[in-house]
Amino acid sequence: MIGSFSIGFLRIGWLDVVDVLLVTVLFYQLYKLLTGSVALKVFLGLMSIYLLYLVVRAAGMELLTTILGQFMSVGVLASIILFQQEIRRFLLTIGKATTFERMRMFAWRRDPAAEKMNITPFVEAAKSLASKNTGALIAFTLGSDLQLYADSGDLIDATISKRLLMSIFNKTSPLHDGAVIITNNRLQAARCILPVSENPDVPASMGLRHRAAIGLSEVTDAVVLVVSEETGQISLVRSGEVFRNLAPADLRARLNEFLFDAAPKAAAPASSAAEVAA
Ligand SMILES: Nc1ncnc2c1ncn2[C@@H]1O[C@H](COP(=O)(O)OP(=O)(O)OP(=O)(O)O)[C@@H](O)[C@H]1O
Repeated sequence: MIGSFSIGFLRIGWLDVVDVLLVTVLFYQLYKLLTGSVALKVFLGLMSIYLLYLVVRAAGMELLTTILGQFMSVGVLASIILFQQEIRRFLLTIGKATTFERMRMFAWRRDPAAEKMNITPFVEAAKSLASKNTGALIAFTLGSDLQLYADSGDLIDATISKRLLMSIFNKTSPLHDGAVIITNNRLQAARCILPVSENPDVPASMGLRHRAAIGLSEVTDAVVLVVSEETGQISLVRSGEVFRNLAPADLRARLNEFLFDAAPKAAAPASSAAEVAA
C-alpha cells in the first residue's frame, strides 16, 4: 500500500489512520449524545455482545457464534427502534453542521430586510412581561427552517410590535400558550409547540418553557427568548446554551450579537448572568 508503514507485525496505511480517527470521532459523538441517558447503558450492552460475538467467532466457537450472529442480525433493527430519538438528534446535529445549512444561514444574513429587524419591541415587551411575571417564549428563525414548528401553531404573519407581543402573551389571550416564531422580520405564528430538551443536565429549576427553548436550540440554529413565569427572569437560548437573568440592556446586546453578528462581547452581561445549561 502507498504510504504505509509498519508497527511490529502490523502494516498500517494512511487510510487506516484516517479510518481509525473517523471511527473515534464517531464514537465520541455517539458517547456525547447518549451520555447520561438510559440509551447509553443499552448501547454499551449491545457493544459488549458485539465484542463477545467477534471473540467467539475468532475463536471458532460455532454454536455461540451462530446464536450471537442471529442476535446481531436483528440487533440493527432493534437498535433503530430503541434509539429512535438519539438517531434523530444525531442526524439533526449533522444536518445543522452541513455546508448546505451554513450556506442557507449565510444567505439569510445577507437579506437586508432581516438585518434591519428592529429588536426594540422584543426588549420592551420582555421587560414589561418580566415585571408582571408573565411567561413568554419567542423563537427567532436564522438558517434553519422553523416551518414545521410554525405549522403546529396558528399562523399570524403580522408586523412585529410591542403591543402585539404583549397581547399574545397576556395570560387571558387564547394565543398565550406555546411559542411565537419570528421569521423574516414578521411575527409568523403563535401557540407553536417546540421540541422539549431531554438533556438531563438542564437544572430542575427550569420549567417546560425553558426546556422547550433549549430543545429547539439543540435541533436548529434558532435563538430563543424566554421570560420565566415563575421568576420573571429573561433568558436567551442558543445552541443549548442558556444566558440567564439578562437585564434589558444585556438582552439587547445579546440579541444584536446572536441575530446580526454585531460586536458582542463588550456589552456582555456579568459572567454570573450567563449560565451554560447544556
Ligand atoms: N413544548 C412546548 N412548546 C412550546 N411551549 C411550551 C412547551 N412546553 C411548555 N410550554 C409553555 O410553557 C408553559 C408552562 O410551562 P411551565 O409551567 O413548566 O413553565 P414555568 O413553570 O413557568 O417554568 P419557566 O420558569 O420555564 O417559565 C406552557 O403554558 C406553555 O406556554
